[in-house]
Amino acid sequence: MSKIVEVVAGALIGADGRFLLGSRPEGKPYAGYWEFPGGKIEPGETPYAALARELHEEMGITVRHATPWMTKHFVYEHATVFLRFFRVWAWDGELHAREGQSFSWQTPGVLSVEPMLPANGPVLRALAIPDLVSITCAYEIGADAVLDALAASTTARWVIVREPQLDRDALAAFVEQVAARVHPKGGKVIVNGDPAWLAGLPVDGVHLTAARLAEARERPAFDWVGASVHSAAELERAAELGCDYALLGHVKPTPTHPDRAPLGWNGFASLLANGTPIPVLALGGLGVDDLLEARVHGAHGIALMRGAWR
Ligand SMILES: Nc1nc2c([nH]c(=O)n2[C@H]2C[C@H](O)[C@@H](COP(=O)(O)OP(=O)(O)OP(=O)(O)O)O2)c(=O)[nH]1
Ligand SMILES: [Mg+2]
Repeated sequence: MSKIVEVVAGALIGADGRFLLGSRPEGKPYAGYWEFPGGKIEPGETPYAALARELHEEMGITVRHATPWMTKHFVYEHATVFLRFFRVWAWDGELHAREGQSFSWQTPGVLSVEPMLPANGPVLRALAIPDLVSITCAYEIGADAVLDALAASTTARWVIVREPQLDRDALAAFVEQVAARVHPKGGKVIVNGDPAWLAGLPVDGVHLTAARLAEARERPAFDWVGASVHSAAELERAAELGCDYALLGHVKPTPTHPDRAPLGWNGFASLLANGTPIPVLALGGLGVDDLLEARVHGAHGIALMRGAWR
């Protein structure tokens, strides 16, 4: 087996939510392809230090806040690489193309430049997933509380419908009502349920419970597929199946799982210690205020259940 080249790369996230790509300079493999600025980790360097050094060398900026995000193992003709992607939230200095590269700010979900380095597909897809996702709990607070909150909301929300108490017809009716409030604002509706029940409904995706994930032989045919995971092995399975994201929890105590001990942030981060090829959202007993802490521990974002409707 050839040596694995360890690489770091950073997605700068602008205040407007756009992210930065750079073009690869002449003389390097895949010259002219678009990439996230970054490069090889030097011996003895931590990934974070390598990121800060590369972004300073290539673009003249000083990284102030960056958080670990996703990883990707990829075999190129020129090298086998292990990529660690970060999101860079704050930096000092203006962008300078110190290697003669071009820069382009891009809107998540609508790429306007090409070609992209082939390893980067999952990262581009992840950028389209918001860092706050809402999970319904009409069974606890009532359908009206959920539907009224969605009607009042002005943002494009991603909503996971999770109503295990509903039979097929009642679930279908509730999904229609959720979609009528979410879709006009550009949000997405993902249903935690039997994929076979969702045919013909206005849904953007399906969310698999850990049990359905274990049984699934192939990726269900929806635009977006997610899964709930509780271990590194389940996370690996979700990635293998081709899931777009995973929810990992529960991080803090939650009435949903009174019987099981929470992971805590350190437990959460330790399950991501070997990296994750799909974005992971933290779940369980969390509120909006937990987002920064979640990112520092490797989360793409957080999934809110009760916290989404307060
Ligand atoms: N920087 C970066 N590299 C990526 C991305 N995606 C991807 O597959 N790669 C691969 C391409 C290369 O094989 C490797 C990065 O190596 P590089 O040649 O850019 O490394 P470097 O900046 O340290 O350059 P050099 O000093 O060795 O010339 O990782 C990405 O988004 N950003
Ligand atoms: Mg580079």
